[in-house]
Amino acid sequence: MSGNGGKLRISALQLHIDAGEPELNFARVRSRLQEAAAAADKPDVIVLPEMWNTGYALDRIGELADPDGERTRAMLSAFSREAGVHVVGGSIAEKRAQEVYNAAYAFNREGELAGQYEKMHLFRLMEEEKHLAAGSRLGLFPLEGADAAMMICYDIRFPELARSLALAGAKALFVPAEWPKPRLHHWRSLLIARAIENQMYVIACNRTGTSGETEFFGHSMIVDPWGEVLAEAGEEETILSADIDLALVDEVRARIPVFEDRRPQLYRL
Ligand SMILES: NC(=O)CCC(=O)C(=O)O
Repeated sequence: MSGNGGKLRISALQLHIDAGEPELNFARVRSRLQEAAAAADKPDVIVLPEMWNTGYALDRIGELADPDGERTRAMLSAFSREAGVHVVGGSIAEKRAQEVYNAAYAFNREGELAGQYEKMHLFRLMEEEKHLAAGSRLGLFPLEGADAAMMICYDIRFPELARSLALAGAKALFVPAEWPKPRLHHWRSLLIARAIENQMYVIACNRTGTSGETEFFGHSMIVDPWGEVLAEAGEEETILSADIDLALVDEVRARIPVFEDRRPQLYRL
């Protein structure tokens, strides 16, 4: 556990994203990262939304995606080292060989790549499966001496994935997203459910604004292991912050010993 006993200030950058405009998006993200790091109550961890470099410009994603994520990684690594903060860098469109992935990176305070993840479940309503390749590894990473994990947007509909991450030790789950209207009820309920059933923190950073006909509602959320919503944004661009304490995860798991009471031999998965 960290020197401060697992207490961390989290800031989620709820942003607009310009579809198909990586230059605009890089400039916006760079400036919001600086703004968040300069806050009087400086965060320990900054979180970005899903596919923030390109948005869902999927018809041109092969030409727009960041080759091997090099530009994004260089920018996030330099920022996290200079600011001395952890960055869960949302996700970006990353071109790797002939494929494009919806890829997330976590950087530690030293600017080192602490973890990476490629979205495992592709969302057909937004035609991801036609343009993107699916990932196949878990997004675990170390965070101040504890384990944390990433999943991306639609992944929250798959309780098996969140449970796998919790069983692997994750105490905080970070969820970059581009979750559009009208499914606010699903978004809120699923995030809270993942927190309650896995007795972990869930930190979700959604985009805001519009892209063509699609409207995004924001409502980024920070939920504690009891399922209490510590902070929730509205629909506007904002920096949403809350303090978390990873020691609470152990307390909740000791109070209601869900992980000891599981009967996996009886489940048909
Ligand atoms: N970008 C996404 O994965 C969106 C997922 C979504 O909207 C859903 O309802 O699930």
